[in-house]
Amino acid sequence: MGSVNRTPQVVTIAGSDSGGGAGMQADLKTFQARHVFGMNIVVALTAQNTYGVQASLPIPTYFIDAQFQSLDADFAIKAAKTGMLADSEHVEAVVHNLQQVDFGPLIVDPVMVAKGGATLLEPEAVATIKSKLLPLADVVTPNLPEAEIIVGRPIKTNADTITAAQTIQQLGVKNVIIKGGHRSEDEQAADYILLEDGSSFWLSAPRIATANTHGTGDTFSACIAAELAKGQPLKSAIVTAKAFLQGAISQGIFVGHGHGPTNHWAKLSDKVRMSETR
Ligand SMILES: Nc1ncnc2c1ncn2[C@@H]1O[C@H](COP(=O)(O)OP(=O)(O)O)[C@@H](O)[C@H]1O
Ligand SMILES: Cc1ncc(COP(=O)(O)OP(=O)(O)O)c(N)n1
Repeated sequence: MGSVNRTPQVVTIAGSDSGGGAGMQADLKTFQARHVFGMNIVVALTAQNTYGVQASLPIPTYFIDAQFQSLDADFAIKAAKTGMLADSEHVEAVVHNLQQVDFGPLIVDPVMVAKGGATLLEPEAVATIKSKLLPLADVVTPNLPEAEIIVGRPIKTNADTITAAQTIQQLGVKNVIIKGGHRSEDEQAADYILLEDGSSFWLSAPRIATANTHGTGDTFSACIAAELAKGQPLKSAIVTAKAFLQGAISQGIFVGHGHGPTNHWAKLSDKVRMSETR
């Protein structure tokens, strides 16, 4: 059945957001919007809405194994991303399974704490992510607080961001993107990208004044995975992801009563700028 596997196929290995704005739901909506076939391996369930996370439940690890085996037995997966991984036991289970399969380039979004403050990764699991998951990853996409936890020091300036990206790359991950969404005092939402060949650049777009940023990190990393699965080079996949996200935030939809989600139907924004320095 030679024609069966021509559609780019991508998997998210992540937590479920019952509210549909973040987690694997944001990933799957992104995959659909970017015209790739999306699949999911559930690591944890959350009871969540735009107010925050009310409860979470990691699933038994034998069932993570079962999901990996089901997908590996049938699909030709061309890229994978991770999101909420809950705790060290679940990170270990995902690492073990990733070592058994070839799902293409791996994007690790090291999700730790939801914007509302709920823990999505037990602190003890950070060491497991650093030592076991990052060496398998092609790209890691920490936000600023996550990058600070990974490197173990504050990141206040652009110079701190650059040094932190270099420190993270030394953990064994090829390409590092430190997202600047949390630097709310900046007029631009600027992300720093350090590539495998040592080149680097900043990717900026005007910061949008909105409460609707639920799931931004998930959507960004999912879009990179989708574009890589379609065969785009990494640098252009990252630029497309930034343009997709800028569109998704700026052309907002309004559901729920708290921090709402972004709009995965939005058009790509033309407001993204690349520069060597800031
Ligand atoms: N208010 C905003 N306006 C424009 N871009 C934003 C805004 N908030 C976040 N971003 C962008 O969204 C992406 C995700 O970043 P961030 O929100 O920091 O991730 P996370 O959801 O993991 O905390 C980055 O490209 C960041 O620059
Ligand atoms: C199940 C689940 N996974 C990840 C997140 C985090 O989403 P993120 O885009 O990093 O930020 P917030 O949506 O929390 O603002 C989540 N909330 N739930």
